[in-house]
Amino acid sequence: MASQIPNKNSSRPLSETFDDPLKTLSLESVRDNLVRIEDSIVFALIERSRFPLNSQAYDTSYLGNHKGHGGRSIAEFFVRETEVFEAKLGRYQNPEEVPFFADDLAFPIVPPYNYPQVLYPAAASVNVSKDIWDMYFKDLLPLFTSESDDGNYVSAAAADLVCLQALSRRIHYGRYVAEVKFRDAPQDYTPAIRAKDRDTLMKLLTFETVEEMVKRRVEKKAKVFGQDVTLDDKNNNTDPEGEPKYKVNPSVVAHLYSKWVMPLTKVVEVEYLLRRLD
Ligand SMILES: O=C(O)C(=O)C[C@]1(C(=O)O)C=C[C@@H](O)C=C1
Repeated sequence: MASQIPNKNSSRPLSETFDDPLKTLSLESVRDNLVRIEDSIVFALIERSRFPLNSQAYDTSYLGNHKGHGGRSIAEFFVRETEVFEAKLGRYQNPEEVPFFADDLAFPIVPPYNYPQVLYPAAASVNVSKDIWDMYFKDLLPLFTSESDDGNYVSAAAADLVCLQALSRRIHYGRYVAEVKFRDAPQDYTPAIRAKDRDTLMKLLTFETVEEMVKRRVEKKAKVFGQDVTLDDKNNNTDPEGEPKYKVNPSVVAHLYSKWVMPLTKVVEVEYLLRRLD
């Protein structure tokens, strides 16, 4: 097999790099990965926007109270069953993947893959899945879907799962960002970790100019990826002002990032750092 050449500009996820992860891990490489996951998030939102809200998919009484799924919505049932199945095939062997329902997971039937162990073990379990779940269904979904019903509940739930997995991957990647920041400047972080000083940790790891850039970039991605593409320039799908119509409102994507994605990533970073010296 050809040897892998370290490439600091690579945007491959860390778990797919075969180089010594401790050597190739840098703030630049983890940020590259965050940029790549933006594409997945924007495309996932666009796919989900093909369907209206379909609120029956989230109604916990819709499935009735049959054995095994009483009290669960179609969406929750779909996510739980998919996670069980994907766990069997090894998805959660990858430390970058965090399930929403860890209690129910089946043991993998596949041989273990030797994923690089980058995270500090005592901190690796930081998990904000419940916050992501609540934010997605209560706050985000109504912002980019129309409030109607076309009966495509399973298709909508399948699209929800793709959104949730991309958001979870992005937000929990904060553990890797925090690990890099700690390794780059342990002298800065250690006193605040020992003092359990969340506010100072939050200040240390925050880069407002980077956040502003991220917000502008995801808004632009929503514009670029979310336009109808036609060969006839005169026949573009535009609103009365001549502005292109986007599949997902770009300002909703910017809002998603500034209100939820980046704040939750920072919570993950702080919680990770607090356990980093355990
Ligand atoms: O790039 C970083 O340094 C991060 O910690 C990631 C991130 C983000 O979520 O995009 C979070 C905090 C920083 O203020 C800037 C950006």
